[in-house]
Amino acid sequence: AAATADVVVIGGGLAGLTAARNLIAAGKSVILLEARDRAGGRVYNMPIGDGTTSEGGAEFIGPTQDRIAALATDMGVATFKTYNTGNNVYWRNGAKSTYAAGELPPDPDVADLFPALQQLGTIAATEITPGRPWTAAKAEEYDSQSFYTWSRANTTTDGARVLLDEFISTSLSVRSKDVSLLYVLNYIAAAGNEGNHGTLDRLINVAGGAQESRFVGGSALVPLKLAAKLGRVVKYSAPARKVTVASGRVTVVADGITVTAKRAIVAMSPSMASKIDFEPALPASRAQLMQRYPMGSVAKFVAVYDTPFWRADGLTGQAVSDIGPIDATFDNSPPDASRGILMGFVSQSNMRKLDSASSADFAKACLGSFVQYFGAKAASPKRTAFQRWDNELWSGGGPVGVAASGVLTEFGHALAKPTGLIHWAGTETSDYWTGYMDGAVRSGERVAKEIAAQL
Ligand SMILES: Cc1cc2nc3c(=O)[nH]c(=O)nc-3n(C[C@H](O)[C@H](O)[C@H](O)COP(=O)(O)OP(=O)(O)OC[C@H]3O[C@@H](n4cnc5c(N)ncnc54)[C@H](O)[C@@H]3O)c2cc1C
Repeated sequence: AAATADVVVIGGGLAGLTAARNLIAAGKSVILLEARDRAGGRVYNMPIGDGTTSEGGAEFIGPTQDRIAALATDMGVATFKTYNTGNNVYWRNGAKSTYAAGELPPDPDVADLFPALQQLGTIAATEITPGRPWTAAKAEEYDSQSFYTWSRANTTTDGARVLLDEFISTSLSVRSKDVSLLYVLNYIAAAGNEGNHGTLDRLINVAGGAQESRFVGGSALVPLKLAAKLGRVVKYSAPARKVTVASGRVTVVADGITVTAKRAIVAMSPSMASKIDFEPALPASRAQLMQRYPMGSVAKFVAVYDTPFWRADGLTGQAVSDIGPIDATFDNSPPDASRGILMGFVSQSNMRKLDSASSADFAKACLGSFVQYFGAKAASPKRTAFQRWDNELWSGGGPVGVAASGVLTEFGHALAKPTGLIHWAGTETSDYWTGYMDGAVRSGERVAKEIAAQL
């Protein structure tokens, strides 16, 4: 089929859906092409085998994430607080201890960690402009180091280093050597909004931070309801293969449909965008940026129990660990706690170790982590489920694209800059809450404004 519209949007995650919604509100005609047979992208309500779902991708929302909050309100999706009462589990060197939620883990080396965290927070707050880290006076210095080299130079103890690596693993699902210090500083600076500069606490905390709340019915209700409102604007199972710009028009060839429009929006991570053919070739800075922005490696695993038994044991359901396969956990039970659901992240090297594991072996290995952290009661769930994002053709990993040393200072400027008739969205392009649902929504709002001002 052939179709025309003012704007063709490629990608039906929160970024693309938001762009489509706002352009339609501005009186423009839109067609949105989505590769999958569902909307939401990295936001997904994963079936757990009993007719219900649990968040398989993005889940949490917190303070200053105003744009996803406003969208959820518009879609009639309510939030509730993440379960956060009691103690967290800390697994280190083969031993388990517990500590109060909101505190740092009880590692003897934690005294060495604290100044490093403070230093990160101070640099992010005073030297980094969110979304433009390459403009910092010391941008070259920060971008020439991986987070690993910085953390080794600024701590002396194993415990502090393990916890700094865990900070990177739980927030970005990469190893600390895979990511530039400048990228991490920007990630911290971006954990805020126009009126509140980002902070490390807001990034990593449950209470008062990005993990504070969840969505009733699962986060995916937000994109699913928005997609339903957009109706026939959204074409599913329509991966875009080729984008051609000629004679002042942009034509997108997708499976089953070809759309010609005045502008195109590519609303996905840079590395997914690099799978599309562009004709003529994109400007080199954009094309090479897309070669240099890999996704993290991540899966989410859940186990479903009759009750959240860990609550009765005085535990939050949160664990942090120096081993895998699961190195961080949360209580994913529904708001009425009618069942107990434990959720665990498999990240970075732990994913690679399980790359070729069968589904049964993957689940078995993950459940083993739960038993270590929460005891024998964790051994017999009613059911388990997982989502391996690295194996998803249209995500390629998660939660976000990251930049290694040298990338942001040379190519960062190309992240959000339009190239002719093609505009770029996706959480990776957002000034605030890049990497999060909020950043995706903000990026969709931004491109819609850019284009509405031109058409
Ligand atoms: C395990 C995990 C946990 C996370 N936890 C959180 C969290 O707790 N809180 C939070 O705020 N964020 C979290 N995130 C991040 C969040 O999911 C993303 O920041 C956000 O959803 C990105 O939205 P997007 O629209 O930018 O990109 P995506 O959601 O990736 O959307 C891109 C869309 O484009 C489609 N697509 C790709 N290629 C093509 C093509 N060629 N043609 C057509 N369509 C194409 C894809 O199918 C997808 O639907 C998490 C992510 C993961 C994976």
